[in-house]
Formats: sequence, C-alpha cells, structure tokens
Amino acid sequence: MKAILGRGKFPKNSIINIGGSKSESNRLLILKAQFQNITIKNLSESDDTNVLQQGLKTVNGTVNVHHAGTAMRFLTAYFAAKEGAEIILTGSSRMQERPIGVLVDALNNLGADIQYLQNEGYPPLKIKGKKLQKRNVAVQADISSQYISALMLIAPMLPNGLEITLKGKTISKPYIEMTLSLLKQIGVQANFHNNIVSISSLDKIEAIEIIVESDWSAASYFYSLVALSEDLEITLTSFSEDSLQGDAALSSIYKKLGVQTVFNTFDNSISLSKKNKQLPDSLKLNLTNTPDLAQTVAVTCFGLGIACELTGLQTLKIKETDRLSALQIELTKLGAVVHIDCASIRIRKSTQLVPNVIIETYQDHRMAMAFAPLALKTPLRINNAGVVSKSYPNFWKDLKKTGISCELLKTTP
Ligand SMILES: O=C(O)C1=C[C@@H](OP(=O)(O)O)[C@@H](O)[C@H](O)C1
Ligand SMILES: C=C(OP(=O)(O)O)C(=O)O
Repeated sequence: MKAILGRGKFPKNSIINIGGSKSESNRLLILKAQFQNITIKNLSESDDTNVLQQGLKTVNGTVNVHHAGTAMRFLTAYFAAKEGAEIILTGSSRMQERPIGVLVDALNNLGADIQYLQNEGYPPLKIKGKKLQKRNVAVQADISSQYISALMLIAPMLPNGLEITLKGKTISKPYIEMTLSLLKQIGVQANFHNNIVSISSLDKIEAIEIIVESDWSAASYFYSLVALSEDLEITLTSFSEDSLQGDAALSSIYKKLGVQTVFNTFDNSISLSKKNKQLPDSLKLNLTNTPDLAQTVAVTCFGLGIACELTGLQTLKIKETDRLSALQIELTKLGAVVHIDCASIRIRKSTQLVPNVIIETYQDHRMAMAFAPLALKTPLRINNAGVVSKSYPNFWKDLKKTGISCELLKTTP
C-alpha cells in the first residue's frame, strides 16, 4: 500500500484517540499471564501487542512474533521460566538479525534451556521451560533495555525472585523504570538502585484494574505536525503529565520547537498548539532515554529548516531497520545534507524541500509515520504505508482527521 499525502482542509481542532501504549500493554500481558486477576483497559491494538497475546496462548509449538522486539524478548524469558513449555520462537527475517544473545546468556546462566536454531546470538530459538532457581545474574545494559525488562517481568514467578546487576552504560532507562513501576503497581516488591535491580518472588496479588495510558511515541507524529504547521491545534486523549513512558519528554522537547502542551486534568487529554514562532537556529539533543523519538525529531527539524544534532543513538541500528542510515537516505532525497556516525545524526540547516519525493519505509513503522507530517510542507508519497500497524494501525485514519489529505493506494506485489 502506498500513501499519497498533501495538504487538505484543516479543522480548527481535531481530537484523536491514539490508543494504549504498546510498551505498557506488552508488559501488562506478561504480568497477566502470571496473575490472572489483572484487568487491562485501553490495551494497544498494535500488531506487536496482538502477536504477544497470541504467543502467550501457546504451550507447545511455534510462535512467530514477526517484527515485534518486545514480544521476542519478553516471550523468550517467559517461556524459559514456564515449566512444561516447549516452544520454537521465531520472527521476521529482520528479527533474525536483531541480537538476543545477552538475554539468552542471562537466562541460561539462571538455569534455562534455550538453544539457537540457526545463528548463535539470534532468533529463532528453541526453548524448554524450566524452574529457574538461581537469584543473581549480571547483564550488559548498553545494547537493549528490553533484555532487562524481560528478566524483570518474569522475576515474580521465579522461586527466589531475581537480582540483576546492570553492566556498562544503561540505555533506554525509562523503559526499565516503566517495568519497575508496573511491577510495584500490582504489588510486587521491586527496586532499582545504582546498577542493581532486585525483585521478589510473589504467588498471588490482589485483583487490580490498570488503564493503559495512550502511546507517547505515537503522539510524537502529532507534535511534529503542530510544529510544522502555522496554527494547527490537536487534542490527544488518555494522556497524563504523570506518565510511565519516557517519551512523555516530548512536551519539553517540542516546547523548544514552538509547540505548547496543555495537560487537561479534567478529562486526561493533552492539547497541542503552536505558540512560539521564534525558533532556534539549531537543536542539540541526547536521546539515549528516548530512542523512538529520533526519527520524528530529525524530520521536524529538517522541515522547520533548523539544524540539528541528535546523539546517544547507538541502538538505532538494531531496531526495525538501521534507522540512522534509513534517515540519511530518505532525508537526502528531500534535499537535506545529513551526516551520520554510529551513534548520532547531524542535519544541516536547509531551506529547500524537494517536492513529490517517494519515501521508502524499510519495514519500519516509524519511518512512515515520522515522514508523514512533512506533507504540510510539500506533497509526498510513502511506500509500504501498511507498516504503521506494527504500533499504530489507525495512523492514516487519524492523520486525515488533522486535515492532511491522504490517499491510500493498493499496490500489486
Ligand atoms: O521496552 C520497551 O517497550 C521498548 C524499549 C526500547 O528498546 P531498547 O531498549 O532496545 O532501546 C524502545 O526502543 C522500544 O520501542 C520499546
Ligand atoms: C524499536 C521499536 O520496537 P521493538 O524494538 O519492540 O521492535 C519501536 O517501536 O520503535
């Protein structure tokens, strides 16, 4: 499917319900598999959440998580600790290039039985579930925080709980804190101090209902739209100032780009509007804590003609695609001058924007969604637009509500 985008008719204010955070949803599903008396409201409708939910129904057989990193990592730990499970866990060809050795080593050190079926360090995996008796494990924390969250999420089901020592510089730390908060919220004793995470074992919890907050990473595309507009106003429902998601940092990041966020406590929504039209010449940010915002911020800065330097991005090359290189190729087509190295991207201040460019998405939902707001500045096309369903199946429908014209064309394979 191809998306043909341009300017349409802009309503005064559009109200959008993005849907539940996929990160919170996928953690809560793993916890619910251990404690049935958790009721989850506003669960994400993303592909990544659906594959995890389906996977959890399997005890014996093959589970394919496609492109879902959290599902791959969380299910590896879950099945490894689930006595009686015999699972082949696999994913898309890209998933088979995304490393998982750090997590598999940690679990095998705890007594698990996980084997590689093809390349050492990568899915597919053969997992035989066992009782994991050991309590202590050390894990490299500078590759993906998902390995640590995966271990934390199964800790309550281990007879002795778990103490995880984080080695190296911890990246994507807010995601570890999100896992910790959710564990505490359901009544598990958990703490994270210096570089040690410790979590107690627990058999039962009190019944609890948890409402998943909407997805802040997905909100970034609407921040970008408002920033690139003259006067768009957009209201996003089910958000709060007191968020578990690190990407809530958007409100302060986009303040620098002229977007004001009002937190409406009466109905838990946020209203975005363009306030400051005096923009800086350049923006420099370290995104170690918020890697999923990199593509959005890079594209917004380019569209606004602001030079930008984004650092702390060493993990981007092992995500859905090598995101730094994908950004460089696509922004260059639009007329940008882009420099990348292994952990950063620099984009020169630019005044030209080439029209009618066809953006490739590299099987990465965030490539499609991050480039879409540029339609406010120039007509463009986005190839393989269906990729958005990985995290945000209604993205194109919601984008239209803001006034962007969006024609979706089926393409023959
Ligand atoms: O735990 C999570 O829900 C996530 C953690 C981050 O991954 P890394 O820890 O690999 O950076 C983030 O990029 C991903 O979209 C979701
Ligand atoms: C990196 C992402 O997801 P995952 O690692 O869970 O596939 C993402 O959604 O941007």
